[in-house]
Amino acid sequence: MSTSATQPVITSHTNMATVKVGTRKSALALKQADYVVSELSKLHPTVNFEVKGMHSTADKDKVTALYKFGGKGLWTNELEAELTAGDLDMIVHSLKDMPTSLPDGLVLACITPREDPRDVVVVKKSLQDKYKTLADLPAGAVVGTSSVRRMAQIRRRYPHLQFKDMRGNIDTRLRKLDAEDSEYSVLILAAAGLHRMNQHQRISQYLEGNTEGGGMLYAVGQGGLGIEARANDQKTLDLLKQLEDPSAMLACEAERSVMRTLEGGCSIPIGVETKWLEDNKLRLTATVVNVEGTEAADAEKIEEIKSREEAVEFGKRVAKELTDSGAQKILDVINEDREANRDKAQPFIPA
Ligand SMILES: NCc1[nH]cc(CCC(=O)O)c1CC(=O)O
Repeated sequence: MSTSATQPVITSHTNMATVKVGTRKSALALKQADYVVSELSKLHPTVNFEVKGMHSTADKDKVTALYKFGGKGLWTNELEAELTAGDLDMIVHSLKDMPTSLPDGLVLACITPREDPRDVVVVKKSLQDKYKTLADLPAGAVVGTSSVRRMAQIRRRYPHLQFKDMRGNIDTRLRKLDAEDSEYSVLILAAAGLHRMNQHQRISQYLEGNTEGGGMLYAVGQGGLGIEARANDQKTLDLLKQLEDPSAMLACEAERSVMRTLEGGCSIPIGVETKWLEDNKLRLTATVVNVEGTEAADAEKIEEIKSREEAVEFGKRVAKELTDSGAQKILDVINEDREANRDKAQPFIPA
């Protein structure tokens, strides 16, 4: 076909080479990247996007307990090296797996609309008629989770339950739960992952701040997607700008600020819950619990939040309230344990 005068005007993005989108190689990560690419393609129909899945440190080592890696960059290091080198143009992350401080030259360019941020209970298939909620479980029932945040918060409210590490992708975890000889009664997972993987029907209880017993708060950024790009790559930053969800961004920036201020990685037991009230007021509830579930610090604040800067300052004030009510002591103990285990990659055996 020959070119004619009636062809659309070529915009600057039309000249862009293929935009390379990196992500982890799990089914969930690839699904999330596909979602981002399909939304970006609607906004920028002439741009060509290509998804590249990569295995992360945590994907390769499924033995070492997550919290013993020290948290920082666990899911993101190798992808970030490629982004910095220009082999990728953006990375789609589960926001909760993104460290709160990024390497020099990289930025959190966009937070997309957030999925349900809550944790949920999934009951082993053969026990579904017997148990629906955590309160239904008998003493000694085994809860599968490898998240110290989930374990600590549940221990605090349900001290009669037992915990056992559970790693792997969502499908693997569900398979291990349901296996005839499995010792698990339930799993705790993020609603977001199950929703995205079309496994809604497995959810038997949503956990939140006012769940019976209270205080079941989610991970910072849970349910959100964070897109990382190079700070000096204005073209990509412009592409991403239209995809941002301002209310999700402000809530998540406030949550991330609490975590950053407490200097915790993604694997320390900070739970949060954010809710938008009337008149741009954001309520942020946060908790830090020790691994045994015997000590906790709680905080809650409501403030009017209209900008990223205000969200960050708000998060710092909530962190201060946590520290004032005993969070630092709890975090110090966890950090000492991590220090002591720095060179020992050992399986996680819950106390
Ligand atoms: N830690 C692993 C992880 N990272 C992101 C999700 C999915 C939930 C989300 O997008 O926040 C999960 C699984 C889970 O916690 O159940």
